[in-house]
Amino acid sequence: MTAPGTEIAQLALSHGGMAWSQARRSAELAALPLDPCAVPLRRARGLALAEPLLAGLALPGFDTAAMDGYAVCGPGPWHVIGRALAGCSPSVPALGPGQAVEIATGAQVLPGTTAVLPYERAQRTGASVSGPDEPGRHIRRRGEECAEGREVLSAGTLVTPAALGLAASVGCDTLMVHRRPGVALLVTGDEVVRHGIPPVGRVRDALGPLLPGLVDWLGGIAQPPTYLPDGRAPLSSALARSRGSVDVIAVCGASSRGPADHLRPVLRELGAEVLVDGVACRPGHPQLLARLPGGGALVVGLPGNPYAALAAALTLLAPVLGRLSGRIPRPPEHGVLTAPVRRRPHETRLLPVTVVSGRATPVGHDRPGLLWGAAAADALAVLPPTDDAEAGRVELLALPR
Ligand SMILES: Nc1nc2c(c(=O)[nH]1)N[C@H]1C(S)=C(S)[C@@H](COP(=O)(O)OP(=O)(O)OC[C@H]3O[C@@H](n4cnc5c(N)ncnc54)[C@H](O)[C@@H]3O)O[C@H]1N2
Ligand code: MOO
Repeated sequence: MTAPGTEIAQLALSHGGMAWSQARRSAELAALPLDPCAVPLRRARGLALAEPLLAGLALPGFDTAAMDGYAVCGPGPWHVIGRALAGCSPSVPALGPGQAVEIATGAQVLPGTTAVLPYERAQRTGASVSGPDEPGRHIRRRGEECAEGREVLSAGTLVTPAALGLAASVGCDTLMVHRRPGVALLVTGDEVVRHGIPPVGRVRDALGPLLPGLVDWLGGIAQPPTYLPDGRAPLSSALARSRGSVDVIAVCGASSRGPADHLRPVLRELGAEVLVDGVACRPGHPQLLARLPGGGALVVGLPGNPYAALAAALTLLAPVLGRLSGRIPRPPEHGVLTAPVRRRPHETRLLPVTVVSGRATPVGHDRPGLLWGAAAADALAVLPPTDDAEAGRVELLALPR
């Protein structure tokens, strides 16, 4: 595992911020997976396994019937001597040649059973049953699907509902997982209004509603947003307050170079190490990543413009939270743009697209202050810098549904 910071130092800064792909890599390297802890299955969904999941028992755990019908011994016809139901002791201990019991799917097959004959293929007359003789048919043998001790999921796998069911099937009550990184959300700006129609000169907060769900989807757990007026002192004390209680602090707004944009000066005052100072992408170029002193929390600076903030969160916050929460990074997804799109000569463009069968169609409405396009999109297409308008294959960043 690379120590945080070592490779970052080798990553070059380009004019107008770090290249987009380097910025993502830097964000990934800035974090290490949080310590493992054991949690009960009911609380493990959405967390990443900190160690491989091993089968605590063979599957199936005993020789069992795969169909409802008759457990038979040898060639027919057979004399029906009893019943075997799932979870119950059978009414006879074993089968001898020419004998059968009625059996339910999931019941343990008796010693001597050579096949299970489904009802649909059986002819029953009184206590006699006949049908095809198919040795081994419809018996699931102990361990044939999974041997005891076998690794069924690797470390880093996201615990999905199916993974929880699998864990229970192999006898687990708790899982070793990485805890979710805690994220403080600091929403800055005197102009930001939290309810209703804002008066002229003010703007309705879009990021307080957007970020908790995004953080959850990215593997973190967000604290309720804290709203801060513009000014160095409120931001500085909010960062100082949050640093001990969370792993990541996302600051919304104040990321640019204006008179009310205090994030960079405050981080300097606090002695933070700036790891990414602007990214060569549109929207979202003023974003930043820093580490508070003393191995403290990571700070992700998101632009105030809401679509720019979303694009920045997928650029820097996503890899940070993915790494802290111990998730295995997924290989990038790709799609083919349905029409040529104008690119930018020195900056990666992040464009909202709908994706159908791998075909990516721009949805428009993608100005930095507007979330309309992103809200209608399935993904953001990543368009690397070039002078031309191009169609073709592009990387896609999925958006949370
Ligand atoms: N001289 C320069 N000015 C700006 C540059 C630049 O490079 N040089 N970059 C522009 C870009 S690009 C962006 S993005 C913004 C980033 O600004 P800040 O992060 O400092 O954010 P603010 O100035 O506070 O706000 C920008 C914009 O977004 C609105 N806003 C802020 N917070 C929210 C919120 N929670 N919900 C909805 N809307 C919000 C705010 O009212 C502004 O309209 O800087 C450019 N300027
Ligand atoms: O790049 Mo800004 O982040 O476009 O709005």
